[in-house]
This record gives sequence, structure tokens and C-alpha cells, in this order.
Amino acid sequence: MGLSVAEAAVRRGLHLVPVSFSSREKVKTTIQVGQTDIRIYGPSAREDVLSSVADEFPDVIVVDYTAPDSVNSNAELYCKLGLPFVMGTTGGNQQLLYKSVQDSKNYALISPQMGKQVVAFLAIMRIFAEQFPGAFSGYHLEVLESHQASKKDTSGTAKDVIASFEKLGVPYDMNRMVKIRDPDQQLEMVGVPKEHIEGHAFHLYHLTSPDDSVSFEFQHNVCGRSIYAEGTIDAAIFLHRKVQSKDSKRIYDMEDVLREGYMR
Ligand SMILES: NC(=O)C1=CN([C@@H]2O[C@H](COP(=O)(O)OP(=O)(O)OC[C@H]3O[C@@H](n4cnc5c(N)ncnc54)[C@H](O)[C@@H]3O)[C@@H](O)[C@H]2O)C=CC1
Ligand SMILES: O=C(O)C1=N[C@H](C(=O)O)C[C@H](O)C1
Repeated sequence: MGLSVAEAAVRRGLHLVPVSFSSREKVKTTIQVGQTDIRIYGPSAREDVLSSVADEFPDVIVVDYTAPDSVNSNAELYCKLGLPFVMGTTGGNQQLLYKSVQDSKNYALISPQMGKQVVAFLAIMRIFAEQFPGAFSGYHLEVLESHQASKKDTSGTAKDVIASFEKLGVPYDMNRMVKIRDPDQQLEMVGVPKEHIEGHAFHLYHLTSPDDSVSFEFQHNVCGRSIYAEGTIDAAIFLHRKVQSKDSKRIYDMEDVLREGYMR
């Protein structure tokens, strides 16, 4: 995701700060994105480098796509240095994440789903549940999600949709979710195109009525990373505006971005 976001930033004419990070100390030291050579630093340089970035680039927005177990420590560092950030990484302790931002009075946009059309679908499901609580009482829910083999956690997006189904009256045990990470199954059973085995997010929710006479199916299938990368750039521009205007809310999500007219 890091590279896709950097490429989208260049496409959108943003200035890329020539610095990125890896979880490994020994990494290839630079990569070129557009005309910019980006220097990659290992974990031990994190605080010093970010501190210089904060001084040199006062308008910077940090984008985090790392790993669930880095979410909280990374966020704490951004908050300590007063660096506004977009957190696309899923997982971690979400309560603690929000608390770090609140306590530090930093600015952040946090969303386990940056794809704007998918965010709109999540919002519809939430509004549906608010308007018609219990509408699917007695129905049975099956959920399947398929992602690239490197994905460590369960889909944060599926968890969000399931929360709406629960309000619609369908209890669901998260342990029952079918999580597909095996490339052969993805090709044969899920129907993921071969070229997207290493970057896709397929979700299927199937509801059946108590007597099996009615069924509903919802699907959102994403190939590649561009929908998230483009949404992340919208999020970064949105957050920069909020910082500039000293907006009092300080913590935002992608629905805030869509509501301010970025849905296109
Ligand atoms: N919000 C959204 O719309 C999306 C969220 N994601 C989430 O973003 C995260 C990353 O996804 P991908 O880019 O596909 O994973 P990836 O595994 O391809 O890349 C993550 C990279 O971050 C590095 N990393 C891990 N911890 C780090 C740290 N503390 N500092 C610097 N680098 C670190 C890893 O070495 C790896 O190179 C996952 O949690 C995924 O679920 C992914 C796609 C969309
Ligand atoms: O890891 C991914 O790829 C994705 N992660 C997010 C999630 O867990 O919901 C969003 C999307 O599914 C892609």
C-alpha cells in the first residue's frame, strides 16, 4: 500500500516527502517514485528522522500502512511529535489509538477502509440498521472474505458490515467467518483474477430466512490497490485542510471525507 499511495500522491500533484520506513533495519535504501528518490529508514532511525521531517515539512501528513502490531506504537510517536496522520493500517488497540490522539490533541484520520465506494456501502448498511433495527431477525448469515496471503488479520471491513447485520437482528460468531488466504482456493473457489492474487479484497455476505425461502447476497470485490490509494490521498488533503483551519474535531473517518464532497 505504501508504494501505491506514493504513486497516487504523484499522480495527484502532491509533494512527496522523500522519506519512508521499513520494519527491517537492512533494506534497499532508496526507491524512486515519479521524480522523487525516497530514502527508506529502519526502525531505529524512526524518531530522529520523523522529528527532522516535522521541522523541515510543517505541512506534512504522515500515511501509515504497516502492520496491526505497529498501529499503537506508530500512532504514539506521531502524536508525540505532533505529526498529523492518516491511519490506514487495520487492527491494533483501536480504543488506545483514539485515546492517544485525543490526549495529545493531534489530528488524525482513521479508517480500516479507504475505498470511497466501499465506505459509502458501509454507511448505507449502518443507516439501514439504524432505520430498521431487527429487520432480519431469525435470518442466518454466512460471511466469506478473501485477501492476499500476506494479510495477517481478519478483514476490518467485514467486521464493520457484520456489526450492522447484528443490529439488523442477525447474531454472528466471528469465528465462523471463512477467511481465504490460499492462492489456489482464491483462483478456483473465489474467482479472483490471477493477476490480483497478491492484492485483492473480496467479501461475500449471504443471508437466508429461517425457512430457507428467501435469500439475500451482498458482495464487494476489489482487485488491486488503487481504490484505497486514491481514497488515502483524498483523506490526506482533507486532513491537511482541517489542520490548517484548526478544526476542533481533530479525529475523523472516511465518512467525514465523503460528506465534505470528496465522493467522486
Ligand atoms: N484502510 C484500508 O483501506 C486498507 C488497509 N490496509 C491495511 O494496511 C495494512 C498494510 O497493508 P499492506 O500494505 O497490504 O501490507 P504489506 O505487508 O504489503 O506492507 C506493509 C509493510 O509495512 C512494513 N512495516 C510493518 N511494520 C512497520 C513499522 N512499524 N514501520 C515501518 N514499516 C513497517 C512491513 O515490513 C511491510 O513492508 C494492513 O493492516 C492492511 O489490512 C490495506 C489495504 C487497504
Ligand atoms: O489488507 C487489505 O488488503 C485490506 N484491508 C482492509 C480490511 O481489513 O478491511 C481493507 C480492505 O479489505 C483491504
